[in-house]
Amino acid sequence: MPVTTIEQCEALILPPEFTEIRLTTAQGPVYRQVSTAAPRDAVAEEVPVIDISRINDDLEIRKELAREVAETCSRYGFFYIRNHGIPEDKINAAKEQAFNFFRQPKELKEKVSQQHSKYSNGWSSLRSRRVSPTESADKKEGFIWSYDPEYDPDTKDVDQVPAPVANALHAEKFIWDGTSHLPDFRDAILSYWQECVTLSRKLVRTFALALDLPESYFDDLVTYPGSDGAINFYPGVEPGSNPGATLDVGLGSHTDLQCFTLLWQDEVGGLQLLSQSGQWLKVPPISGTLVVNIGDFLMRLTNDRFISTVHRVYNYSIVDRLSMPFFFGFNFNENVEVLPSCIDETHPAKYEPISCGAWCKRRLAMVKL
Ligand SMILES: O=C(O)CCC(=O)C(=O)O
Ligand SMILES: [Fe+2]
Repeated sequence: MPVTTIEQCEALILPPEFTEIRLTTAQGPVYRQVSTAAPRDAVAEEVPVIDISRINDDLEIRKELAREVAETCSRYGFFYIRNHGIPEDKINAAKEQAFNFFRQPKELKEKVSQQHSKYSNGWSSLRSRRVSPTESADKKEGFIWSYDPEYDPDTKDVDQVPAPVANALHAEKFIWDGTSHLPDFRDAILSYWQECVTLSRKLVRTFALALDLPESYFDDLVTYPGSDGAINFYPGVEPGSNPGATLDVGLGSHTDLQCFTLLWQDEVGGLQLLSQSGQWLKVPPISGTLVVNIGDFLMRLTNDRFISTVHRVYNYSIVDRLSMPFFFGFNFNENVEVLPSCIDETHPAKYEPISCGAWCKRRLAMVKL
């Protein structure tokens, strides 16, 4: 066919505009072709805003909400939730304390370094981690903590935690002891975290409906749920510098591990998701919302019906960026098989049963390879 348009000429003379990235997954490395074009904004059909005030409404209305969730989860598994019920003042208090923590001298943060942890709880310093092996080290500081029944908003007698549950817990106290010089840090951070646990226990019921299961289907699996909280600090670029091709990634391309993530992000922006065709789409902050995205464990349980989408963060701004993700999963000790509503004669289960704890362990072991 003769070349007649500028686009066709360019297609012949320009180098391919795709590059390959390697992702770490629990199943081993996965390779994806990604566009080198500048990311564009995601449109509402791709990452919708869903009003979840209906979560407390009648069953028929809850089912309608679940249908909207199901639809978006089989596309990108990324959506915003509005009217999520977490009070603004709790978010602001946690945000303020997070900044207080990160803006301390290094020596103080080192007291709670991840290097003292058995399970990656605590502080990770700038560029100490590289989530994506084919991208730069992460230009990010983080602080992460695990589910602890002592702080469960659904009060628990910590002496009565069943042994199989207790053996699978990853909570460590040194991160709170080592931050006790910041008087309001622990309370503000955990109070936000408790809101996330409560909201997730409600949302998991919407997910059950969305998967054509009884609403209470997952209730017994979230009594001591995987509930890792984190705060992420992405320093801004130097004023006057050219944030060009050499800009370090804030958090390299990855998928989340557990069932779903609730992400609060400040107004700076920088989150991007990878579309099926390999384009980066910006997921900009929308005031009053949280971002929800599906993780690998839920994708597996749904026989790949709900999608765990690759995402990354770049902070192109001169302003520091803060985000607070919360990673929700099932009780770490509980073996879970592919959901009955996601299999039939022509679509048998693709995966063996596994517990959320074993799944996370498998993935973390891959990082060290
Ligand atoms: O900071 C963000 O916006 C995203 C964080 C994230 O993807 C993660 O911590 O897994
Ligand atoms: Fe993530």
